[in-house]
Amino acid sequence: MELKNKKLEDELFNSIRQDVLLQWSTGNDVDFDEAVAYHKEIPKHKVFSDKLIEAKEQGNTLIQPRAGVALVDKHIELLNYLVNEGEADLLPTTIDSYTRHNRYHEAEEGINESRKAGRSLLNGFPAVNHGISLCRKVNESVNVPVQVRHGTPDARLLTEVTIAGGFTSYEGGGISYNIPYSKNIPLDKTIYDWQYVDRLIGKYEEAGITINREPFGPLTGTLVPPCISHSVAIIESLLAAEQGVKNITVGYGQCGNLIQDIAAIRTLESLTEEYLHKFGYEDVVVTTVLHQWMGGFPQDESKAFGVISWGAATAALAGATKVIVKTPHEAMGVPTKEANASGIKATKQLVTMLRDQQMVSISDLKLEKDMIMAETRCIVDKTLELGDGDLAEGTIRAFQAGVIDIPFAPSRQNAGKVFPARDNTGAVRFLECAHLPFTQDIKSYHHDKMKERADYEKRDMSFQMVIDDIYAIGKGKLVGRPR
Ligand SMILES: CC[C@H]1O[C@@H](n2cnc3c(N)ncnc32)[C@H](O)[C@@H]1O
Repeated sequence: MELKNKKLEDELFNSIRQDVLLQWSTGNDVDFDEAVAYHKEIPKHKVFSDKLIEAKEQGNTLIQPRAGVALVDKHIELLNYLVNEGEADLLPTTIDSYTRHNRYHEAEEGINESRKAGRSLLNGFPAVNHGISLCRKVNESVNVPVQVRHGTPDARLLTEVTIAGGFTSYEGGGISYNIPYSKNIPLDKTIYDWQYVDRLIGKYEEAGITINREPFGPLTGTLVPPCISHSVAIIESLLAAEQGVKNITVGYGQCGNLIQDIAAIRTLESLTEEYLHKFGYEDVVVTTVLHQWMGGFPQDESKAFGVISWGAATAALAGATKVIVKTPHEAMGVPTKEANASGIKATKQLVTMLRDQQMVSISDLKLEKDMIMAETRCIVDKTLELGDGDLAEGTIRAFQAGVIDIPFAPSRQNAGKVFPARDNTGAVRFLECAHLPFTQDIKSYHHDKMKERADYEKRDMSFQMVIDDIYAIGKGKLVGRPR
């Protein structure tokens, strides 16, 4: 496998495709030309990219939950409940864990066991096993666009089946679905496999069908500084654009400090566009998504609603195109449809109330944006430099050198030497920068912010702050104060 950030040639793509479609029986039903013709009949209001573009033009923040169950009819019932009762603007189909690891035999057993039990024994929708026609039944049975959400390092067959199955948006990427999700899958393998995914989406685009792509923004979802998640989002956007993707939603996991989160969303959009234009991808539409707090949640449902509402308010004030909603069952597991709908409705209330208030630019916001842009440029530009002009090679070397280092990632491909913690206002800073290629000014900025907190709390800067911050929101706080 030779990894280069170059559009896959048809001959190579087609030879890979023959193997991919044999991975499960439903792959045999994929017929690209037939699928293109099917997509051409999908009404505009059910096309994910169209709805995102309209929201961006109108300055609206669309609301989308996560949701997925084992059986088709139950999944359809769930999705319609989340629209009719929950008022969701966009729908997901969250894929189950077996499918995410290509374990289709176990997914098949899960379907059979769920039928016997009369309830979902899978933690998501096993789209590959259901196949194209049942995926189409899902999409034809709801009246808003539906996106495939998952965490699949090798998502090639899942893409083939679900896009042919009528889904019009697809989440994930070769970095964002590897490093936070797996123990030791080689990064060059997942970047290569996701080049296939993006090349397939590019082929649909060239046939006149726009499929929205969304790199997974939050990564480990725990105190990930904006510059780290931005760098991965920008790299995955560039890799996707090279394969012909034209509609990209870049994402960010809410950290909790309003100024930092608003600065993060706004710089994410501007930096992604800046790098796409820098490399000649002028016609890619960029939108943003804020994920409501992805870390530990309060068990108490009322407190959970507080966290959900803060995420809703942040998304609205940041002007995010979309917000991914949490539920009051987050601390327990897969939510009931009622709990899922209630999280959406609470979010809708905040987003609607705040529709006419965008956060005005104030000096703190400008400083935060400037810092995020400087930090992100340090990382992305060093990554490009390491690749001697090839971004894919540069990414591999950046992870090896700790130039990109995702906090708390399980993967051994990741250095794991960077430690974030909150400053005295709750903004996420670097307690330990390790090998991140920052200027001394940037390092001093973070050090001073952490020193400010240490002085206020009358304790030394230490890893204990990291631990306290990880549990803080679950305990009803933002900054993990010592008592
Ligand atoms: C990325 C992790 C997030 O996805 C959520 N999640 C995972 N599977 C499902 C599911 N099947 N239904 C609803 N939410 C889900 C989980 O609760 C967590 O908030």
